[in-house]
Amino acid sequence: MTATGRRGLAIIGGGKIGEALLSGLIRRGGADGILVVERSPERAAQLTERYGVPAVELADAAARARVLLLAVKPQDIDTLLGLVAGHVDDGHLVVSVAAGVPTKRIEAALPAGVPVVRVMPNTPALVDEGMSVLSAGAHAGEQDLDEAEALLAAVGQVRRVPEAQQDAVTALSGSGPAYFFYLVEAMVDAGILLGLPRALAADLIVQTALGAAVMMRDTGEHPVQLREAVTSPGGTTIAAIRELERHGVRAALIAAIEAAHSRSVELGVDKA
Ligand SMILES: NC(=O)C1=CN([C@@H]2O[C@H](COP(=O)(O)OP(=O)(O)OC[C@H]3O[C@@H](n4cnc5c(N)ncnc54)[C@H](O)[C@@H]3O)[C@@H](O)[C@H]2O)C=CC1
Ligand SMILES: O=C(O)[C@@H]1CCC=N1
Repeated sequence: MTATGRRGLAIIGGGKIGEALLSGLIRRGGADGILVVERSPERAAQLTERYGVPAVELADAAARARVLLLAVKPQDIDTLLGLVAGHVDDGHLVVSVAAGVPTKRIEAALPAGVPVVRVMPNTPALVDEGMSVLSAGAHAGEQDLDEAEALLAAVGQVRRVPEAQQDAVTALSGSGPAYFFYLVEAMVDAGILLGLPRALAADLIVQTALGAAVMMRDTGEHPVQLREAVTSPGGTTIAAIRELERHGVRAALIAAIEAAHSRSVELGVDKA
């Protein structure tokens, strides 16, 4: 098939993030024009059954789709690029969500001139509340960025940054949902310790997290102001905050995010 006959999107790697993006895109626009390439036949069958998308071979996907979205682990990206290189040309747009992997490493594995956009999405795309951050590679123009942005805007918010900031983005919004889930888990455990039924504790904390998130998004107030409004003099909240400070929770979060950043940089290093 010629470049002009291609349309739509092939998601290559139907794992956690591949499925989050797939499900959101299908909810918005239907399955038409979306293909999946998945190494595991069981997983491929599961995605076809759940979403009605055809699971196809890599060569078929490259022949039919204009956008190839690479969603395999950074450790598998070089193998995938080796398989895909012979089927790609500059009529494609290659979008990679692999943490840490620089566009120049992808470009070097593909024929000259193929546009590459690096994206860091996150799993809340599953509920249309994703945060996706885009950077252009050397051959990607404004139109390519617009095309990638239109795709990801269907499942949440989109920002553009210089690629040098992508490892920090990965540590913040890419991994970020996990930090919030971890905190919620810990708070639900506290409810159990205090004798509440688990389901009730979970309801209280999840709704509180949602309410706090919407306030941060919609009130225009700084998190410090919002926290101060909860913290009554001589009250319960300040007793809790003192313990958070005593246990170094702020420093722990900063160190954790710094570690995620270092790991993203490490994943980007070409071991070949
Ligand atoms: N899980 C997350 O929240 C996020 C993940 N990412 C990035 O997305 C990528 C995938 O991550 P996950 O979905 O968590 O991993 P995963 O392990 O759940 O999914 C990867 C999928 O790729 C498939 N695969 C591997 N090689 C393949 C090949 N050659 N052809 C076709 N399919 C192949 C595997 O069978 C697997 O289903 C990673 O590079 C990660 O850094 C980015 C943002 C968020
Ligand atoms: O944990 C990871 O490596 C991937 C990248 C960002 C979120 N999950």
